[in-house]
Amino acid sequence: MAITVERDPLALALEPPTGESPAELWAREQREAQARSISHQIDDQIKAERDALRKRKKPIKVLLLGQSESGKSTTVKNFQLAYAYSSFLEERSAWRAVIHLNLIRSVNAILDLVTKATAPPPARARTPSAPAAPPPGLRRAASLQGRTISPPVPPATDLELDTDTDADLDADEPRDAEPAPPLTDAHRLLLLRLAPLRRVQRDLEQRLGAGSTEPVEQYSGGAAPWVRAGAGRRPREFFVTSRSGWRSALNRVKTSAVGRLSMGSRDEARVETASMVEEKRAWQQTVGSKRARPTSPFADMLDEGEREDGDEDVPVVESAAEVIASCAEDMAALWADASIRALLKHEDVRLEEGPGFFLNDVARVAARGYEPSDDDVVRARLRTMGVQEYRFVFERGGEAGREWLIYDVGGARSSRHAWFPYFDDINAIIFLAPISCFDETLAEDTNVNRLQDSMLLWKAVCSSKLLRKVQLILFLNKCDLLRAKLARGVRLVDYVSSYGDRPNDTRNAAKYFRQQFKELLTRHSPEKREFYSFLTTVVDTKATAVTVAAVREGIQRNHLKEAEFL
Ligand SMILES: Nc1nc2c(ncn2[C@@H]2O[C@H](COP(=O)(O)OP(=O)(O)OP(=O)(O)O)[C@@H](O)[C@H]2O)c(=O)[nH]1
Ligand SMILES: [Mg+2]
Repeated sequence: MAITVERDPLALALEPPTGESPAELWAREQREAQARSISHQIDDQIKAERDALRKRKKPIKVLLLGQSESGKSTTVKNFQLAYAYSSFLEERSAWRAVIHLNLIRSVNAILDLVTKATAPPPARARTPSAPAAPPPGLRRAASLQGRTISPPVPPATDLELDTDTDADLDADEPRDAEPAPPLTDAHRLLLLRLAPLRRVQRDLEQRLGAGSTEPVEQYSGGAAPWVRAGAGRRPREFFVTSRSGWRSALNRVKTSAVGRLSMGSRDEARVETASMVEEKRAWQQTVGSKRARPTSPFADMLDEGEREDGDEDVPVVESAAEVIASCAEDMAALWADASIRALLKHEDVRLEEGPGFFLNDVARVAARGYEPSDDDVVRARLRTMGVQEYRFVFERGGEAGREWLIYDVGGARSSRHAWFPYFDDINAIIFLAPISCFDETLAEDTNVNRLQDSMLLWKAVCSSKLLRKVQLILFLNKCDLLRAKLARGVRLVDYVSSYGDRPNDTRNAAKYFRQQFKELLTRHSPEKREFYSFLTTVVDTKATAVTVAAVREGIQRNHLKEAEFL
């Protein structure tokens, strides 16, 4: 019996009809080609939607950049206040030690001046000033770790920033010719009574780690170490300025190999040009490609496992608080004393314009049982070491559930090498430029004008090919200090000659700075991009809440737009 093999029904169905005329064949092929094209279109659309969804679900990553003391960490605190208040509250008490340290550093800075002023003339000639206790408010020259009181401030030149060279030093400004105010035995007595605060300062600095002191060493690297010109120099991997930060700093070095810089990982749609690759290669040759592990601002303080003397740490903070409380009245007397104020004026020291100034609140801050307020925490100064990551999940609004990662970096020149690996995968940069600092120099390089450093840094960020798609948002910060400075007669034109004969007021100065930063962005961005800028005083939490909300919305909108575009 013959076996019949049934034919595949699918093949049968797809078989061209028998007896098809050439015209029918042509029409059928047309139909099939059209169907295939529609099918591909649908596939592409599904893929695009999937990509867009993935992109929408990806956390939004924001990098805060700017020189040291520009207000980056203070901006993060504003984000926390607005969107993560419970985590802000969790940390609030821990800031007490930082605030105490900020307070007594101001006091010790005054004591240094009094010691100098009351020393017998021959000793004064040798100026054996106390080694520690850098007065954080000697503002004519940024933060004053280990610096002379009135160093010459290089001008910001004409803000002609085509080269990364340091400005020439001006001749020192003439010091107030008036004699120093007389100090009496009562002041010497205050010196004696407040002497225990020196020890407390050392203990707290040791306890809080490297971030609690400002850089003492001079650093001669450029403004933006990732730029090719700087690639030949080898920046230090980590810098430790405190006496006790070694162990935790070494541990951080050990654990820093997290998150490799991967080419093209930001998103597939982005093409890496030769110069971008070169930008990365220059960087990798210089410092390697590793991201430092993001840490908490209290990494030194809270990481008990890393410390040999962990058990003693709480008593150190508590006994410091006790000594501070017992010195409260004398500190208040010192700060209220007319001769002391006159001495500060004579020495051109403005503690109140410096970071972490709490002397006006001494009675409250030094009292037993003191608990920091939100504002205290915002004004407290703790230098950022390495890179700190903050996670926010927004609960309200159309973007509820969206995760944000905000990276806060250390801004000193010696820390900037840690920034670059974060350039690879971010949506926006908030760049902080303190515009009150046109007459100050960097703590880490007293030959460099702070305004000029900010502009060089901004220019480098704007020029980066890797960052060409990243949304840049500029905060022209410390407007309150700019206002105070101009109001007391400091003339902007003396430091920025291109300011010319414009009125020496905040409105015109801010407008001028905005224009200069905008020009740098327009001139140096690899692609056309919008200029977003805000005039800010980030210690003013009420005003900053409005700015932060606008920034959040802007970044979100941009992110969604990009997702749609995909
Ligand atoms: N008066 C005033 N002080 C400000 C302003 N912004 C920041 N500060 C203070 O300046 C100090 C430095 O601010 P931070 O936020 O720590 O600066 P940073 O940019 O994080 O500095 P690094 O961590 O060293 O890179 C803090 O004591 C702040 O309270 C401002 O707009 N006005
Ligand atoms: Mg910081």
